[in-house]
Amino acid sequence: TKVAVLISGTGTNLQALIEQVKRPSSAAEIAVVISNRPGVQGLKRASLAGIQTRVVDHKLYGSRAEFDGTIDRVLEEFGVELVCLAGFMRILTGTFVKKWNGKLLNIHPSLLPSFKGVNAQKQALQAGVRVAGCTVHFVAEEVDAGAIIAQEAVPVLSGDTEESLSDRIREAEHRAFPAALELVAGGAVGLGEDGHITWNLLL
Ligand SMILES: Nc1nc2ccc(CNc3ccc(C(=O)NCCCC(=O)O)cc3)cc2c(=O)[nH]1
Repeated sequence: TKVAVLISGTGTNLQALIEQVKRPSSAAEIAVVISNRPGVQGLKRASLAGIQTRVVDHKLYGSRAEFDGTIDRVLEEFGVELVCLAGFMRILTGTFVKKWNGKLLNIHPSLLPSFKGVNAQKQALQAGVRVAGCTVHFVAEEVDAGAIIAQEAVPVLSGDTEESLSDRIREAEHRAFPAALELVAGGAVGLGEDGHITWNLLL
């Protein structure tokens, strides 16, 4: 399965996906890495791994629709079948999400539906929860509300700061995202017509 990874920065989750698809058992290959910002470290990670990269700089587009349309053209150019958002920080339009419905995966640093939006780890600390974690979900038009594919929990430890908790959650992300990608790329998990997760238990 041909996969595109969309990034905006360092791409630590991209690195985890690069390592995963290298394994002989993987059902996926990364055809292209697309960044909405030039010169970010994630682009260097992709190049080092021999993966083609494209920059689609959102600042150069007059509208979200034109920006998303260019992303869509790059995905079609590379024959992409699945898209992973790995720290991609632009909200995607409904038109784009509808076209790629069931083929768009995102990793979020909380146990959704808790703590949606930005600074989820800080929200968890401020809420005083004792368990935090990450969620891989299909992207829906409503932000951080898509059907859940995989989650991994981590403990919140006494003395945790936003940084120490974020580091612990990030380690979980690097396990959960590759695992979720394999489930979807291998056809074990899909998005049903009703917007719920479907499992192909015969696999
Ligand atoms: N429609 C749809 N698109 C998304 C795009 C990215 C992400 C990744 N997680 C994200 C969640 C939130 C944001 C956010 O609020 N950023 C500040 C505003 C940036 C902007 O103006 O674009 C970005 C990415 C998730 C979604 C999603 O759940 N649904």
